[in-house]
Amino acid sequence: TIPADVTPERVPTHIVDYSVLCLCFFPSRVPLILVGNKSDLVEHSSMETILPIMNQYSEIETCVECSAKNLKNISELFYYAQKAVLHPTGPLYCPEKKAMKSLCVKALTRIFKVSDLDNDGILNDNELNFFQRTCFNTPLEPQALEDVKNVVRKNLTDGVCDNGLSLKGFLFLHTLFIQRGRHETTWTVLRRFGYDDDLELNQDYLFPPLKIPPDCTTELNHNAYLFLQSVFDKHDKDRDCALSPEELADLFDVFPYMPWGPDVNNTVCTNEQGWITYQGYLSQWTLTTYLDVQRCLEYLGYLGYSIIAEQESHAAGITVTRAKKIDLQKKQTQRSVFRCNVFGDIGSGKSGFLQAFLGSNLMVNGNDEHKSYYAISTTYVYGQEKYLLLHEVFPDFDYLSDADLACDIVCLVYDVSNPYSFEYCAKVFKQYFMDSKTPCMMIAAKSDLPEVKQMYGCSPLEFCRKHKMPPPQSFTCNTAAAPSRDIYTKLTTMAMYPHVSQADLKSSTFWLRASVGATVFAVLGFAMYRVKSFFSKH
Ligand SMILES: Nc1nc2c(ncn2[C@@H]2O[C@H](COP(=O)(O)OP(=O)(O)OP(=O)(O)O)[C@@H](O)[C@H]2O)c(=O)[nH]1
Ligand SMILES: [Ca+2]
Ligand SMILES: [Ca+2]
Ligand SMILES: [Mg+2]
Ligand SMILES: [Mg+2]
Repeated sequence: TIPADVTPERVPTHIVDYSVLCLCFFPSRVPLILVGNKSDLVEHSSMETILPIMNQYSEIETCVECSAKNLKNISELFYYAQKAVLHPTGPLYCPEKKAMKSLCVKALTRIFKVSDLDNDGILNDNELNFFQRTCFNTPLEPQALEDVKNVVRKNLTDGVCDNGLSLKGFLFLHTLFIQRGRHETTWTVLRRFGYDDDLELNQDYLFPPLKIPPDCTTELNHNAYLFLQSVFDKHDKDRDCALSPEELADLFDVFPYMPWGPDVNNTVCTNEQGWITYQGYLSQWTLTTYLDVQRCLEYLGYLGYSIIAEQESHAAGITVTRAKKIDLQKKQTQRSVFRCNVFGDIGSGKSGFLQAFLGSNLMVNGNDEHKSYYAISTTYVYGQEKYLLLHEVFPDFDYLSDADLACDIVCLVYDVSNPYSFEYCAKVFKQYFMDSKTPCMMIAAKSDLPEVKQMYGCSPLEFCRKHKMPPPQSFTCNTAAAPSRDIYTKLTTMAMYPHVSQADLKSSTFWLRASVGATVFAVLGFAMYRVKSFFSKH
């Protein structure tokens, strides 16, 4: 055994002598080294006869002639053996074609795109330095940087552009590394960016462990939002604060598949062209993080979050909120995403209610085939930005899942023009929410239409009063402009302060207490004004 500490790669190597060796020639990925022994006995090298054999069998990593008698090439032989295992050329390079294999090109192209922080198609000195530091833990000396560029310049016409490395130049450099036997350089880069020996992104990289106790939700933290912002900025090339289909495709070019379908355009805010806005983009990330945090981690992995933001893992971008039970006990919450499940009979106006939150009125949202059962956007509660996630629940009682029932606030929607629509709301409330702590809000939808008497034991207003709910809120999305947003702010407020009763919500002391934060700012503003005027007077 060669002990680890005497080898350059720091791996122990066991050498075994066999009496017989069965070499099975089934396609295998075990690298081979062809060793010519007793080189002390011949005067001429046999390399010329060996090389064609080596070219014929790509499993043969290298050939070496050695002599046990005079120790020629013995330590080299074992060094090559270690290298062949740790940094195989097989997955990277095709010796027949003298070119990198397509999976390797694909991986390096993704790495280039992730490292091209301003997305101009060129790695400038800053980006190259960051790349070097990330992969090799050392900065690149200015001279070394110039040397690298010169090598590329000499060999390729468009490898260096604007004094930076183009994708072509970057790929050329790696081909050169491999051809010169320095493929460990390329492997170091690939592994740093999460690739395994098959050049697939490794599961440990994409799915770092993250524990989510029951009753807790998942949100993105400030750092992750900053990163996602920078990703948006670098792809919003025309700076219109929205992602055109081309810009969006370019953003997701580092993904193995397109993660967002056309339904996303009906889940978050879009501009007049129907393109996802900056706000909408962050909302969709917030939604994914909330509903499916594993998926969110995977996506962050494709974008290279932990590498670019210099975090231990993508899990560092996630906040696991404290259990809601504790929020309720302490009567306050640090969460910034609240879930509102929307119930209502068939055709009562639920989808219209969701779309209105995104600013679409009936005219706009009436004719879209890519329906979404979610809508997410921001609201402001006492000056704090919060996300409200609306979920339209399929109106079939038999299909209600735990997720349909677990939320921060419930909306019960009935159609004021349909006398049979309220009964459904009353039934859902009595069956699922009457004894729960979840606050409920009754929505009297389609308020633009003539109201008819509901066929139910009592009127909606009486029902609400009896069950200590706020009175039914009139709502319509049949408006000329964007529908009113008041209701969504109300819902978020109720979700944030579930312990506050209806009477409290109306009382002035509650609003005073709740707006303490805003008061502090007002006082600070006053103090600053005083200081300013003090200086201006003297
Ligand atoms: N006049 C008027 N019509 C509305 C309003 N909201 C929705 N509608 C119409 O009512 C019908 C049903 O609306 P949706 O929002 O699809 O109702 P829904 O509850 O989502 O229906 P399902 O998903 O099928 O259960 C559609 O034809 C809408 O155009 C509104 O505020 N005013
Ligand atoms: Ca760049
Ligand atoms: Ca744009
Ligand atoms: Mg022997
Ligand atoms: Mg619907």
